[in-house]
Amino acid sequence: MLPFILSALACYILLLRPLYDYYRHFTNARRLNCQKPRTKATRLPWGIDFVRRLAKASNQDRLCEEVSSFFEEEQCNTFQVWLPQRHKHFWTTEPRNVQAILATQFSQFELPPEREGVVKPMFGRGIFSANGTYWEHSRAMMRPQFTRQQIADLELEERHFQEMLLHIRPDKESGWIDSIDLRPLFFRLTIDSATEFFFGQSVGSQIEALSDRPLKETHENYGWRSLADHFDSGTRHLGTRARLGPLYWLHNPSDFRENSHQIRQFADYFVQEALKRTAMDDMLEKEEAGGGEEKDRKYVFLHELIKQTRDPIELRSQLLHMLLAGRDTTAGLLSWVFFLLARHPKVYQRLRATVIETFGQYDSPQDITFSRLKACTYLQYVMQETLRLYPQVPVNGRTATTDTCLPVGGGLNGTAPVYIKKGERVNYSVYGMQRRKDIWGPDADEYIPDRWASHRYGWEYLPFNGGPRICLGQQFALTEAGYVITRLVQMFDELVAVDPKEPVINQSTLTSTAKQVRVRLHKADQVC
Ligand code: HEM
Repeated sequence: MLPFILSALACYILLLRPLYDYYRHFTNARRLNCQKPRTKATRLPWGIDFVRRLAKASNQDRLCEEVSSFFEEEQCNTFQVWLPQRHKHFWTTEPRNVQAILATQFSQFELPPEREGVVKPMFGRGIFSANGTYWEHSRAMMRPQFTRQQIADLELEERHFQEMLLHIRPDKESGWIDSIDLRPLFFRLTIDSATEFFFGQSVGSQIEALSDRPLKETHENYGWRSLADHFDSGTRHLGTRARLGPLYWLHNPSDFRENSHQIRQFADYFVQEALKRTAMDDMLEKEEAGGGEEKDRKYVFLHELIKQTRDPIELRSQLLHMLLAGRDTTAGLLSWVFFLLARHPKVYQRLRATVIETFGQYDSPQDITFSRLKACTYLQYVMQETLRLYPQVPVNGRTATTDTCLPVGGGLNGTAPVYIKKGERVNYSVYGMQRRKDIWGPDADEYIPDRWASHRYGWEYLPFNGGPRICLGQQFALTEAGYVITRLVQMFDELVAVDPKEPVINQSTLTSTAKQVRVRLHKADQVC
């Protein structure tokens, strides 16, 4: 009897089940009028050469360009490729497909399951990697923290901007700085401001990086060292883990473990401090029988979050996810803005004229506020155009949670729907979509902020993602970046690339940034 049952089971698993699945998918696809998209031919079995090309390009900081070249080779905007274990991946630059997976068919797609495993050792479980009800819970908890009032603290920005200026020292006679790489300065500025905003205490990386200053006075009871370096090294390792896909666990070197430990220790310290403070407040409030007045304290994200949960692990993880989502992205935007402005002197001069007219000279700034930055049209165009050419999340993906279809990409001319089976992956290249010549015109690869005067964008422009998982920090990022751009542009009347012919290197870890931003700067005469 047993042999019979075993052979029946084997027959079902090996033959009947695949046949039944094949039939089910075939009829589903026909019912939905789906057709196959182009298939990327691979030379080696299981798409090994395709995966190898991606890995090589990623190691050489050419990932975005390589992905775009796949679309060019196939001469289409959606294709499929067979990968190991007969897994099929779809790639698309179709706005309608991206809109479907992020918005109109939101419930049928989710973040690739491995994302949680990739970031967990360093950041724990939080909004940036969660799916389903835990994501809904996280989003509901975070969203109220992004009101205009809370993200518009420009005093905080000015303090960190001033600390950044300690590294920018023009020659007293000529007013010139002959060569400076702005990129590390922006990365330090954004970790300093983000840690202050989220935890109430900046890691002080600009001061720590000054060779002629004593090490930063750290918090009275806890002295951290090189937190920004741990964060940078850790996110580089996360990039490597992310590129390994489901095999992310293979990359877990000891320095990554140390980076994770240091970052978690930093967060734990401030979470514990905040919990103690809240417990003390509760006690005082009881003693005063509810008659105590609300204390006038500066806004700290962590202190607000405590009103919603007092679980120290959840607080730590959610805050670190915020740091992950918000720090490198904003620094990347600033880096690309100055990389591009240094190669487009006319744009720089026009931006400077606009900034001076709107916000005055560096020494006597007038009313730089959240709403006035937002209303400064040319400044917004400059940022929008930068985000179009160099989005910080250039390639992204979702996994189907059910059998479904994409609206377009199938058939010979790519207009038919495409059938997607549960578990299959759809990757979308925002970088490629935002440079499509049939959408943006023949000058799509050029940096022309003025194109925004006449362009109203839809799903073809997606630097902050869209749908229910749209970036929570969009306004926060644009305010911070807009402020820093304004202050630098007020201060320097000339900005030139050290080597205008230097090739563009788009470095990707978890996010994308210019590998370096080597510029010459001239301090404006009016600035003391
Ligand atoms: C130029 C700066 C920024 C860019 C280009 C950017 C872009 C993005 C993108 C593309 C996503 C979607 C990721 C995905 O679903 O796979 C995202 C999500 C997110 N971003 Fe941003 N971001 C920026 C700054 C920030 C800042 C400053 C914060 C916080 C202060 C932030 C918080 C978040 C959060 C919490 C999510 C997850 C939202 C969710 O899944 O519900 N971002 N961002």
